[in-house]
Amino acid sequence: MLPKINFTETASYKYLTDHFIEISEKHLRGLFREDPARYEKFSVKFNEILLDYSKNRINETTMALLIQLAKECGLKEAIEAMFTGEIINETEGRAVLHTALRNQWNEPVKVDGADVMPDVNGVLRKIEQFSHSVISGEWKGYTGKTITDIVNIGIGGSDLGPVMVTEALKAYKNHLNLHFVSNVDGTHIIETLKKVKAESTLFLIASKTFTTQETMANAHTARNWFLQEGASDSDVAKHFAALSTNEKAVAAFGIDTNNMFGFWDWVGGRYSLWSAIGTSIALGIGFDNFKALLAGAHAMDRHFRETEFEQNLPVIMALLGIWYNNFFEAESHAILPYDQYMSRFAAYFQQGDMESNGKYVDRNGEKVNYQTGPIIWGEPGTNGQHAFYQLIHQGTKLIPADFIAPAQSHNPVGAHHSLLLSNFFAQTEALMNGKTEEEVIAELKEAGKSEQEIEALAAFKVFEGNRPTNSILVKKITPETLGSLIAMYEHKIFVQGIIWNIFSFDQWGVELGKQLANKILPELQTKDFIHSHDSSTNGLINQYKEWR
Ligand SMILES: O=P(O)(O)OC[C@H]1O[C@H](O)[C@H](O)[C@@H](O)[C@@H]1O
Repeated sequence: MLPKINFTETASYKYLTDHFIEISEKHLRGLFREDPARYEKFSVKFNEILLDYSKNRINETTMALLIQLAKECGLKEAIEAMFTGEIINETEGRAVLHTALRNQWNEPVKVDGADVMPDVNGVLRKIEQFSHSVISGEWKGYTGKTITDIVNIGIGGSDLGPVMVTEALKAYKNHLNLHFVSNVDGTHIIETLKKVKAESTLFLIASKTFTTQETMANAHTARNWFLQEGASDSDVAKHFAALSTNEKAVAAFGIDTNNMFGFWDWVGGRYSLWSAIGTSIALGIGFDNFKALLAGAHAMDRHFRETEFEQNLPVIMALLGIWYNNFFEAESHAILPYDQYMSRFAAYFQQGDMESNGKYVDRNGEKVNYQTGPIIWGEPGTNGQHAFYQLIHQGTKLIPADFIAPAQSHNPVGAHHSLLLSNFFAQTEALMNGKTEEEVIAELKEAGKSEQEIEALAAFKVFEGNRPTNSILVKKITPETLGSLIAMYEHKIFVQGIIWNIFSFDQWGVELGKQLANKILPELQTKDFIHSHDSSTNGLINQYKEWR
């Protein structure tokens, strides 16, 4: 059982409330001036990942109090409860063990007294054999051709992880073309099918439950297309595999259960890329690289479980998030990778974070009286700079941001990487320091502007600064480093959920929309105008019926 403490009633929270008043009046520029050792104090290295959090609105007291808060909320015990397979997802009665999927040391992990590692390793071996066989060309399609294209059909956690990882590790890609179909909008599957040939395509139907409406609709359309292209029912086994926990539904769909890669109810959808859901990753970049991704995540798991909070990357990031969310009242958090391959990283953690911590009921079943999960968003730099950074620099909202960049590029062409990284360093410096009125006036004078022009322009050109950022500099985006980075964010989410006293591993909030869509679907299949809803929903449905 997890502790059920209201963190706003702890002693450290009260100290933090007073301390906040003191810190909120300080400028980062001043904090750096006062303490030249800030970087040494507020940066941590883990393998080839450096987290510099010195450009945050904190001092040593802030960190000490935040760590005290984590302790008062029972974080240490909660971490052990997760790693040792306790039923911490209480509303679904499940353990939370994505860490077992990458447990490369193989120490036993027990759920209800039984070690899950033999099953985990069994599925990994099956993925290894399958991916070798498809990549090497040993696996043949129904006309005897080798496989050239993989189409992963899944949504949410059965899509976003493999999409993000295969994009982030594109530099490791082999000859197989990967396609991902998620949206139930027919456009997604139709446009994908235009690019592939039935005889050389392998479909992976990725769904934990194997009941998700979007995925089932796309899977049926794919199978119908496959048969229309000239294949027969007996050929399906060579071209369809399932990644799921639901063997019965897989068999009912007509997929040979020999082609099923299983996982378990203790793997949350948004934490499942490490499981059989990662089969498309193993196919696209090879099993050894998939294994290296797991090893990187495992290394971060050990760091998270074993390191003092003061030096613990996920804990530090989580506590800083709480500082802005609950004291500075920041509503969102930006993730800004300076790496084109990481273009889906923020989208991935939109699900990871917002589906986990977007909750207003605490672990006691009471409505919370404080803010929980932030809005996560972001795009790769430098694109973001030319789009929304204006608001981060001069808007009225405080937007804490994580800047992520690799020191080494996979594509070191000309001066590109220096150009990219100069922006990475410049932006966090600019956000921190800003530009004072005196600096603006001096600049305008130097540019030869008149007193009048200076008077008219100066106010618009001032940057307040004092905008907090984390800089995450990694040596290179390798499978290991990416695995560690993803696990770092996963554990950050966990820590925040513990402190906010919410259940981070259920997602009841996605059910209502699904239920109503199921009710509306039959209403769309008749010609009659409907009156069963409110006037807005009726009006929209009836207009749709008129126009379709
Ligand atoms: O893998 P599936 O069972 O098809 O589920 C796919 C997705 O469905 C829902 O939207 C859940 O909220 C997600 O967490 C899940 O990843």
